[in-house]
This record gives sequence, C-alpha cells and structure tokens, in this order.
Amino acid sequence: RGKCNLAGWWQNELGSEMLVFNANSKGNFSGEYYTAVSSAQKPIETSPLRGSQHLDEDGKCTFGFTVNWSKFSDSTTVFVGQRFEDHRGQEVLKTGWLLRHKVNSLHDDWQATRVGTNIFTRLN
Ligand SMILES: O=C(CCCC[C@@H]1SC[C@@H]2NC(=O)N[C@@H]21)Nc1ccc([N+](=O)[O-])cc1
Repeated sequence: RGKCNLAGWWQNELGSEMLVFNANSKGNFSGEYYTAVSSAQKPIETSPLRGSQHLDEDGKCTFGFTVNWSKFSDSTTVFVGQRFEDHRGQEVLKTGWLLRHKVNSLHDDWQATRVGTNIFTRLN
C-alpha cells in the first residue's frame, strides 16, 4: 500500500460518496458506494464494491473496482483509474466507468452499456 492507500471516504463531482476499506497484501479491497444519481426505478441503496489496486510506493497506483447495485437496480458498474496528487498535494482519483444495465433481449443489447468518467477527492 505504502503511499497508495485508497482507504477512507471519497466523493465525486456528482456528489456520490464511497467508503473504501484497507487493501490486503494482494491489493484487494472492498467498500460501500452511495451513488447520488440513478436511472433505476427503485430508491437508491448503499451498494457493495470490490476491487484491486497496485501497491506502488510512489502513490500513483492504478486500480479497478466493481459496484454491484445490489437490490435497487439490476445493473453493474466497473470503475478503473489512477491515484494522483494535485499541485496542492490533494489526492485525486481519476476514473472511467462502464455501467451495464439488464435488458430483456439481445435486440436491446446495443443500448445496455453507458460510459463516463468521475473524479474523486477525499471527503473532508
Ligand atoms: O442507475 C443505475 C444504478 C446507479 C448507477 C450510478 C452511476 S455509476 C457511474 C456514475 N457515477 C456515480 O457516482 N453514479 C453514476 N442503474 C441503471 C441505469 C440505467 C438503467 N436503464 O434502464 O437505462 C437502469 C438501471
């Protein structure tokens, strides 16, 4: 883990928040995701995340994690990104994501995957 400790509370520009628990010696971690936005029909609920990170000493580790939108939505998001420190030494997680929601037939598969980016900073 060294300088690349992702554990703690993060927020992104959408107002979503996530709590990341300490990674183990293999770089695997888990946590909880509280999305501020959703296109699902049911009320938003806390959802589990699982991921893995590199354990670079320089603090610029890459990582990925999957959020299973548990009960409120039949969908899954995978985030992939890297940790940086900005000019003020503030930690930033630059991420890209793919959001796959369940569709009822192969004919609808074309519309099932959304893509985007999120920037996370530590929740003060
Ligand atoms: O809405 C959802 C589940 C919640 C997704 C939140 C996304 S994850 C990437 C981005 N970063 C965040 O912090 N929050 C958003 N599932 C869903 C989406 C679309 C449809 N659909 O039918 O179109 C159904 C369910």
